[in-house]
Amino acid sequence: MEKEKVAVLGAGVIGGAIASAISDDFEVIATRRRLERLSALAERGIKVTTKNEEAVSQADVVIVSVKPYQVVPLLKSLSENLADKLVISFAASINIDLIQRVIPRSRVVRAMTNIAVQVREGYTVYSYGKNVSDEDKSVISKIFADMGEYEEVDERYLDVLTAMAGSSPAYLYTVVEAMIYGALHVGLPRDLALRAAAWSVIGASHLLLSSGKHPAELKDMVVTPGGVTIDAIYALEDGKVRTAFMKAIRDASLKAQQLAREACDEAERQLKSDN
Ligand SMILES: NC(=O)C1=CN([C@@H]2O[C@H](COP(=O)(O)OP(=O)(O)OC[C@H]3O[C@@H](n4cnc5c(N)ncnc54)[C@H](OP(=O)(O)O)[C@@H]3O)[C@@H](O)[C@H]2O)C=CC1
Ligand SMILES: O=C(O)[C@@H]1CCC=N1
Repeated sequence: MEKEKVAVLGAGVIGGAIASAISDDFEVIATRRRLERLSALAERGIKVTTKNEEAVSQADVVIVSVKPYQVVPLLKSLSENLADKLVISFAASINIDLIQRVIPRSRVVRAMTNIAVQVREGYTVYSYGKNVSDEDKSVISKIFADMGEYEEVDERYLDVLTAMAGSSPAYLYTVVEAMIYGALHVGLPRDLALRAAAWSVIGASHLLLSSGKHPAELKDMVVTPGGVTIDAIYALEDGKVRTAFMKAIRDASLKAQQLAREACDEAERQLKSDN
């Protein structure tokens, strides 16, 4: 059977990871302005070009993974080429309504994922715009399955989920980095410290998902009275680590919402100046 064709416009960090993740199951054509930075994808057998029109004209599905402020100008410049295509945007804060206003003849999906797509273990959340067909939905599921775990959500949660799912790897790397430095402080070799922290994150995550237990209950199971763990928990509480994380998620969510408002205002200005 012939493979569906997917164009990835803006194959940078996340677009490049998506292009690679889906390249066994789909015929992918990836774009960015600096062609030389597409060589790793080309070596994987992915078609590469700087010409967005050319990529779109060959594609059944178009993935948009440019920076949020670049989405509206890019879609506007391609609106004719994108008519009747399925368009999946991974840009933070750019809502379906805005995209649909710029490309009214396209079917639109808004999604958020994370960097773990690079190892096909991302977590992708998404919402459908109007007119997305059952046939589209099955292609979309196939794309997202290649990238890792995925689930459909109400669009009103996508900004908060950007802070929770899209950005989370950065918070976890901060925690892991700090743990490694703690271990270095008491003399553990670097590589052993890294493996201990990383495998603990993976194991703890699998247990959390498979046990169905609340994280507080699992934490309690680790804390031996008068043992080792309680000294670490005491130090973390003294450092207000839970307050810091709660503030981090709240602030990142508010930022995603603020960027969404600014994108809408800017698009409004542009659309008015066009008329
Ligand atoms: N980084 C992450 O972990 C995640 C990012 N996102 C979202 O993904 C999007 C991209 O982020 P990220 O990958 O980090 O950023 P990058 O800067 O790595 O990627 C953006 C890419 O867009 C390309 N680009 C810019 N303008 C054009 C154009 N006109 N035509 C074709 N390509 C173009 C740039 O390449 P060049 O300069 O060569 O043109 C660049 O490769 C953002 O909207 C972000 O919100 C979503 C989930 C996670
Ligand atoms: O920092 C950002 O805005 C993007 C969205 C999620 C991850 N990176």
